Amino acid sequence: MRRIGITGGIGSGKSVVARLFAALGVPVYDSDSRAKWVMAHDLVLRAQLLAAFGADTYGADGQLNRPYLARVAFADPARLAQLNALVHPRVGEDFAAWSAQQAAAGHAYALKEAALLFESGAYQGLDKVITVFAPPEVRTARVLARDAHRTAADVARIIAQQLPETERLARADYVVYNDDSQLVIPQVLALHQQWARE
Ligand SMILES: CC(C)(COP(=O)(O)OP(=O)(O)OC[C@H]1O[C@@H](n2cnc3c(N)ncnc32)[C@H](O)[C@@H]1O)[C@@H](O)C(=O)NCCC(=O)NCCS
Ligand SMILES: Nc1ncnc2c1ncn2[C@@H]1O[C@H](COP(=O)(O)OP(=O)(O)OP(=O)(O)O)[C@@H](O)[C@H]1O
Repeated sequence: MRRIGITGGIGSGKSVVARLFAALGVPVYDSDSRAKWVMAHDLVLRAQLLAAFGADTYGADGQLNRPYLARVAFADPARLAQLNALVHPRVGEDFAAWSAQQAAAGHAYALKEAALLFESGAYQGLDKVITVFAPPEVRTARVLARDAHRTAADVARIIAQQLPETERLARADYVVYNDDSQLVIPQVLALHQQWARE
C-alpha cells in the first residue's frame, strides 16, 4: 500500500481536498485531530506536557487547554519546537499503527493529512507528498472567514512559523492548485486514477 502525504499552509484547503479523496473511499489520517487525541489520552505524553508547559496545559475537565497551549507555543519558536518534539513522535507511532490496518484491509493507498509534514519530518515515512497550494492572502481570508477566534495577526504569525510556500511547492511530488485558478475535483480525480489501480 502506498502512503501519500497531503500538506499545505494554514487555510490552503488540505481538509477540503482530503475529504474529496475520502469521498472516493480513500482512508485519510488527520494528523491535527490525532495529535490532539494522543495529547489527551497518552498518559506518558500528558505527563511530559504537564512537566514542560505546566498545570494549565489541561483544564479541570482533563481536556487539553488548546487556547493556553496555542498562546504559549505560537508566541515562542523554542516552546513550539519543544511541543513538536514531544508530540510528533507519538503521532508518527499512531500513524504507523493506523496505516498497517489500512494495508491489511487491502487499500491501494492511504493519505496522511498534516499541516507540518515537512517541518516535522513525517514526509520521510511516505511514498509521495501532495502540496495543496493557495497564496497567503487567499489562505488568510479563508481562515478569518472560518475561525471567528482568530485575528489576521494570529494567522500571519502561524504562516510565519510554517514552511515558506515556495519550499512546500518545491518539495512536493504533486501540487493541487486550490487558488481558484482551476477546478479542484478534476485534479483529485486524476491523482486517484493514478493510484487507485496500482
Ligand atoms: C497548539 C495547539 C494545541 C493549538 O490548537 P488550535 O486548535 O488552537 O490550533 P490548530 O491546531 O487548529 O492549529 C492552527 C493551525 O496552526 C498550525 N499549526 C498547528 N500546530 C502547529 C505547530 N506545532 N507548529 C506550527 N504550526 C502549527 C496549523 O496550520 C494549524 O492548522 C495545536 O496546534 C497543537 O496541539 N499543536 C501541536 C501538535 C501539532 O503539531 N499538530 C499538528 C500535527 S501535523
Ligand atoms: N476553493 C475554495 N473556495 C472557497 N473556500 C474554500 C476553498 N478551499 C477551502 N475553502 C475554505 O477555506 C477554509 C480552509 O480550508 P481547509 O480547512 O480545508 O484548510 P486547511 O488547509 O485544512 O486549514 P488548516 O491548516 O487550518 O486545517 C475552510 O473554511 C474551507 O471551507
